[in-house]
Amino acid sequence: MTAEPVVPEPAQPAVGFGAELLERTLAGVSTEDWSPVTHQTVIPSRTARYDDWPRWIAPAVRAAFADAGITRPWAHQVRAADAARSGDHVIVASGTASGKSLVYQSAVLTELLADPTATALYLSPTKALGADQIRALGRLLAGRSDFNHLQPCAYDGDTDIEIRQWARMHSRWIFTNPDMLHVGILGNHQRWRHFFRHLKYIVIDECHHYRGVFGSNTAMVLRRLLRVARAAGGNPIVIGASATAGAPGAALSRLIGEPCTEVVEDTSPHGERTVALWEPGFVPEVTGGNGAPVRRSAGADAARIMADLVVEGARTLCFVRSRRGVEVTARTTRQLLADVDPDLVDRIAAYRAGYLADDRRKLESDIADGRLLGVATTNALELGVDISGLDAIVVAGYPGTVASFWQQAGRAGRRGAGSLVVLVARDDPLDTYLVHHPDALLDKPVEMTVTDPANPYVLGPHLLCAAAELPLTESDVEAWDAAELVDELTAIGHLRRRPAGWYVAAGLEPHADIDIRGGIGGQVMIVDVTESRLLGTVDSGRAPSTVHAGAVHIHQGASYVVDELDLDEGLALVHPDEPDWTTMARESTSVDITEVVHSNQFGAVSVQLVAVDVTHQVTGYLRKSLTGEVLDSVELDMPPQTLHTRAVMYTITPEALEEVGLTVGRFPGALHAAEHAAIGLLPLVATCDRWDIGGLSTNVHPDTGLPTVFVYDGYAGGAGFAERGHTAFVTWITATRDAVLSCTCERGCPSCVQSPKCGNGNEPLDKDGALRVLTLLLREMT
Ligand SMILES: Nc1ncnc2c1ncn2[C@@H]1O[C@H](COP(=O)(O)OP(=O)(O)OP(=O)(O)O)[C@@H](O)[C@H]1O
Repeated sequence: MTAEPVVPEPAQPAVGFGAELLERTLAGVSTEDWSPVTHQTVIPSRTARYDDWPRWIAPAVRAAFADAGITRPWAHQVRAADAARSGDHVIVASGTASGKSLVYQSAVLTELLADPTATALYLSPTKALGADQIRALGRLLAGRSDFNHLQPCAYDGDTDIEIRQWARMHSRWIFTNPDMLHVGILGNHQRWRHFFRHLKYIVIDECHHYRGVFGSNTAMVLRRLLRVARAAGGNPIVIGASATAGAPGAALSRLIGEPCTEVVEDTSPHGERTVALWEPGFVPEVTGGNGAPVRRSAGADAARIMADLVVEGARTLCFVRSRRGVEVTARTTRQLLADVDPDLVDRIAAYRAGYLADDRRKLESDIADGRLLGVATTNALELGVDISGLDAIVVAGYPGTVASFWQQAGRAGRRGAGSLVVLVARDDPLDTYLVHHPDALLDKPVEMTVTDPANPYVLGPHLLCAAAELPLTESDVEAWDAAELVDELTAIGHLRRRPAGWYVAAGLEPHADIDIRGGIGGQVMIVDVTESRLLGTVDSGRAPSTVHAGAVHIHQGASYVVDELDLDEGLALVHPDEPDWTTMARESTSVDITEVVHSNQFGAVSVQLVAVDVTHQVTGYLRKSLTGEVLDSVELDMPPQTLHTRAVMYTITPEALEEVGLTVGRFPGALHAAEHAAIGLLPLVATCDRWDIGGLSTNVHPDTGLPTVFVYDGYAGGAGFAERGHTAFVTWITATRDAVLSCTCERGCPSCVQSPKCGNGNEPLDKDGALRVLTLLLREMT
């Protein structure tokens, strides 16, 4: 097959449309000498490169594509589908809407037609994406009797029990997620024997989403899946799909533990895209903690931008970082529109995980058919949900990875028309850095995902599950590099050695003990006591700081106050209330070093990777007015929680600190501020966000006897983030120093050294001291 020369696409209907939208949004906001836009660029449109259909694709499959308007495949689709067909594990890593579905649909559907016993498994990180892919498949196959016997079916937490049973017996293409695959399918794999024996393809969609502890857990689930399928007589090929990512082949290989081919070129067309970086202005005459100037929040500016865009008739998605931020942004947009055009108020909605399944499905179809014009969403809508025809994307707060940013941005302009993408910076060091260093965002290759399946806290529980599924053999143990851990588990009686291999001890039910998403022990249900209604859930590790008694909780635009948190029962009881304040937990934290993994001395500075025990206790909370002023502080009596994890740390001698002009009295503020800024910038070198990591700084740490700063992974056993910080220490600290240095505030603000999740209410902080600490570190190390 020969790839054709470039075929020009039809003329773009709306060149300059994105820039026009931006101009209208700026009208009334910017003045002659000030604009919130720090950078603006146009990504030109790209034309498609086509190839011929491979001969092996079944005519019925080709006909289905043709009816869907796909007359010829793009070149990268053919390359990837050919690789899978020839028996290689393959990953296709290309932009949003570059037709990755066609790659696996062509291979899977052809195989399911050719072999009436063949089966396939599709895996996505979210239920919403799985549901969307089934709908897309349904549309593709509608009215085609050739495919009647496929019965594609979802098998996830939203699937009714009777349908699950039916799916297991009749469906030849199951759509699930790693959580359900782990507990519902592998945990009952004997019932799935027939399915596994005939399993031909495993599709892993949105591979770049499997990072950190979730990625490491998924990697172990996938290795268990391949092992169980092969033991049943199957020999599945893995087809991965990912947003453009650094080294995707290596990433998929790490996920499945086997080599694979990568296809990274993108030959699909896209329309012109205007990208703007936006830094909200200061709120006049308002000061925050320590007298710092206060910027308008990213959510407030994003709501204003979305309202302006919707008034212009632009279909807009606004990505917001937190579930709570989504609710607030949707509500603010509605309020703004109520004054301008009340008819538009009902065309705005919020979308996020944690809603009940039916509500989510309804919202998805309302967005797809344009009934909704503006939607604030968490990244639950970032992944693959095929929503087309959007004119504008507002990203409120850098989403933490370059891959996510482009994935969100790629939702715009799917119809080939011009479109607008606006990144609104949050008042935070990383966001501020990026809107002033656009090349670090717009010209940067996408990060490698960080996963660490060898983390003993991840691997150990999966070894028990694997042994419960089938006895563990010597070769399994070798392949997973688990000899030491297997010995430990055997010594404590969790595994038993028999001639056929290792078995799990009687009475253990290891599947129930793993939370694939990395929480430390399940979910807390949030219940409205006035109606006995389940509103949603929150990870129990985060519950003490988010749904403690007195906390304000927002759901679907409505506000609630928590009456009681019962961690033993996994229940947070709330009632509807609209107080004029928000709440922020205060915590005390201590860190004990349990093992030094790496240590390097550079003059007065040591930099180390260490295993630590971090003990947290929520001691109370601050109530803050809606403008950010602290109203009062309330005490709480909550149990301490200990996390065994990894940290990157540094120590500095007191003499060196004094030599750069810091008196002993300034050490705490300087180290604390340097720690906050460094936490804010770690996502630049590791694929995490600041909520995945924590920190502690101290004048004298009992284990080192020196001024010490720790930045630790917020997950048991570590997730690989601290390790990345250790490896890329100089790059990380250089960016941190630059961010603090270039911030125009006088004494520290949220754009540089204040932290939104500081358990000490951002006290004490010494910005100038932090600069001295960071400069000293770099001086000693370079
Ligand atoms: N060769 C092609 N020619 C024309 N249109 C195509 C072709 N291949 C796919 N499409 C269309 O492009 C759109 C996007 O395809 P698809 O959803 O598979 O992209 P994707 O890469 O999986 O996107 P995402 O990043 O959202 O996962 C669909 O509407 C699909 O019908």
